[in-house]
Amino acid sequence: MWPGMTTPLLHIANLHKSYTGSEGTVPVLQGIDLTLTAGETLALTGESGSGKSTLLHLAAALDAPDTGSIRMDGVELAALGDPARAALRRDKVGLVFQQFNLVPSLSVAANISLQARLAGRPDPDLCARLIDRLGLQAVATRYPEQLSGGQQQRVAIARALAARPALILADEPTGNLDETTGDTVLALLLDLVAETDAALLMVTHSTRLANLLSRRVHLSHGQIAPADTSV
Ligand SMILES: Nc1ncnc2c1ncn2[C@@H]1O[C@H](COP(=O)(O)OP(=O)(O)OP(=O)(O)O)[C@@H](O)[C@H]1O
Repeated sequence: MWPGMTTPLLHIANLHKSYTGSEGTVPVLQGIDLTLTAGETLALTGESGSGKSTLLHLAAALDAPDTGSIRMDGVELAALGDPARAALRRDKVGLVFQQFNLVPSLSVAANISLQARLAGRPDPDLCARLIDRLGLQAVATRYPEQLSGGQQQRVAIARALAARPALILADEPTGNLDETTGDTVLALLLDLVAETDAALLMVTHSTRLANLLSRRVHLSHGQIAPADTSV
């Protein structure tokens, strides 16, 4: 680091992760280096099973690597205990994962405002704007089980954005939406990332969507390389 350089929001160095099961130990990530700074939007592509979700879970401090370093806003995750990791996630990270993990006993509106309240940044105006722009007005008083998959996905996106996180980790955040709705939702996500100077790491299978982000990398054979955008 030199003077004037900002601390990366996410700095991953030489990350290794393997899973051990009945077939023995299978290496998934084999030396990943990745840096994400404020205002950057990074698309992560890779074949099914290449380890994209594994990398996102590690970056979210939901799982621990075998070796290597993950620093979030300068803080080494391995140095933190579980409560400190949870606090860091609550304060800095917005998650949109494939399991939406909405709270079944809370309405759509309450789900959306929950993380912002827990992070000490309640913002009813922003919640109302997100409900409006994500087209959720008609279902705001419903409960998660009364929603379609696409509606649940939009609630998960609104919830992640409502706390104005510095870092958004999103696993195919528009995967359950039709192309037009997906494009609208991604445009909103990118708008809000720019507006709040956040950073976005987004897994996608779509080269078209990846090309809308500021940078692209591809995960293959456990390693990251700049993505070939010509495909
Ligand atoms: N908890 C686990 N235990 C054992 N193996 C796992 C576990 N989680 C993932 N894997 C294996 O690790 C590899 C990478 O999985 P991961 O879900 O990260 O891939 P992915 O690139 O996100 O795939 P997809 O695009 O299909 O969602 C796969 O071979 C998967 O079977």
